[in-house]
Amino acid sequence: MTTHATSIVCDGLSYQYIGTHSNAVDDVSFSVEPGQVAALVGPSGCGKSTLLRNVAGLLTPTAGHLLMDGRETVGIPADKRNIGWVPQSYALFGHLSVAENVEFGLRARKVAKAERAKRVAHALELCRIGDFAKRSPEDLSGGQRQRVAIARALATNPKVLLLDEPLSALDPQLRKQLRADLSALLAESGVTTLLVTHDQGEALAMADMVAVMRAGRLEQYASPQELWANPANGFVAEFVSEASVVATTRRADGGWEAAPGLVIPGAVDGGFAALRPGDLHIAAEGAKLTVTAAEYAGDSWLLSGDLIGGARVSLLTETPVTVGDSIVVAVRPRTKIAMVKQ
Ligand SMILES: Nc1ncnc2c1ncn2[C@@H]1O[C@H](COP(=O)(O)OP(=O)(O)OP(=O)(O)O)[C@@H](O)[C@H]1O
Repeated sequence: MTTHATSIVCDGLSYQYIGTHSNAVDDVSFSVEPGQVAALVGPSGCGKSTLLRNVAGLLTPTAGHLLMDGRETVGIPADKRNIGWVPQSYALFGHLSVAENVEFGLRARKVAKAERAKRVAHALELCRIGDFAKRSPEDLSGGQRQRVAIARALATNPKVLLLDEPLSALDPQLRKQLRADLSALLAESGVTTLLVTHDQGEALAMADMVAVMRAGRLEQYASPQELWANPANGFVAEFVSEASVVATTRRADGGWEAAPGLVIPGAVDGGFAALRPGDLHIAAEGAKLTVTAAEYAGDSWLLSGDLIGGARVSLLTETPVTVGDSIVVAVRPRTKIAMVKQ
C-alpha cells in the first residue's frame, strides 16, 4: 500500500497533563525504522496512550522532539500529519456499509471519485474483507470489524499507522489467532506502525521493536529477541517474560546459585537471575521448593512455590503435583538464564 515508508524518532519526549505534578511521558527517546512495527507495552497508567496521542498530534509534547522522516512534527496539527488512527473501539459507522466506511476518510480528504474507488478496492483486498463490502459493520464478527477499521485507516495512505490496543475488543481465543493475521497484514501494507498493548505476548509476537514503559519512562527499547535474552533490569524481565527475579549468591565452587542448590549454569557474575516458568524443571538434585499454587493448563501444570530463602518462582511441569508438596527443582539442561541488575 505504501510506496515510501516513514521513520519516526521520539527524542526526549515528555508530556505533563495540566493540573498534575509529574510527567505522564517522561523524557522518552526511541526510533522506528521505515516499515517497522513498534509496540508500546507496560502496566496500566505507564503512559502508553499518552505517548501514542502525542505522536498522533492529539496532544502537544511539553518537551522534546518528534520527527517523521527527519522532519519536526511537533506543532503540526493532527489532521495535517497523515496518520492512520485505529481506536480501541474501532469507531465504525453502523449506518454505512463496509466499503463506505473505508471510503469515509477519502471523501473527507476530497479525493476524486475514480481514485477513491481504486483505493477502497485495494484496502478491502489487502484486509481480505472484499466479500463483506456491502454489509453493515454491525453484521460482522469482531475480527472482521477490526479489519474494516484498519482498511479505513490504510485507504488514506497514511505515513504512520497508530493502533490502540488493536485486539482488546476480541475474545482471548480469537486474539491469538488474529495477531498472526494482523502481523501479516501490517507487513504486506509496509506502513510504519506504532501499537499499544498491555499484553506482552502480543508485543513479542507482533512487533519488530518493543518499548517497555514504566511510570512514564522508557525502561528498554529493543527487539523481542533482545528483550528476552538481555532484559535491561528486573522490571523488564518480570514484565516481558513473567520471570521471577531472584538474587544470586556465590557458591564455594565459584558458581552462582539463586537458592541453596539452585545452580545457575553459565553465570559468570552475580546479580539477579530472571527465572522464567520454562527455565526450571523437577529434578533429582537441586533446590527444595514448597508448592503454593498448582494451575492445571491442559498438557502441563503451572506451579508456583517458595524456595528456601523465600523467593517465589514458577515452573511448568507435566508431573501432577499438589499444593503443599515439597519438590526439588533445577534449571533445565541447556537453558541460558538471563542475569539482570535489579
Ligand atoms: N486527561 C488526563 N488528565 C490527567 N492525567 C491523565 C489524563 N489521562 C491520563 N492521565 C494520567 O497519565 C498517566 C498515563 O496514562 P495513560 O492513559 O497514558 O496510560 P496507559 O499506559 O495508556 O494506561 P492503560 O494501559 O490503563 O490504558 C496516568 O497516571 C494517568 O492517570
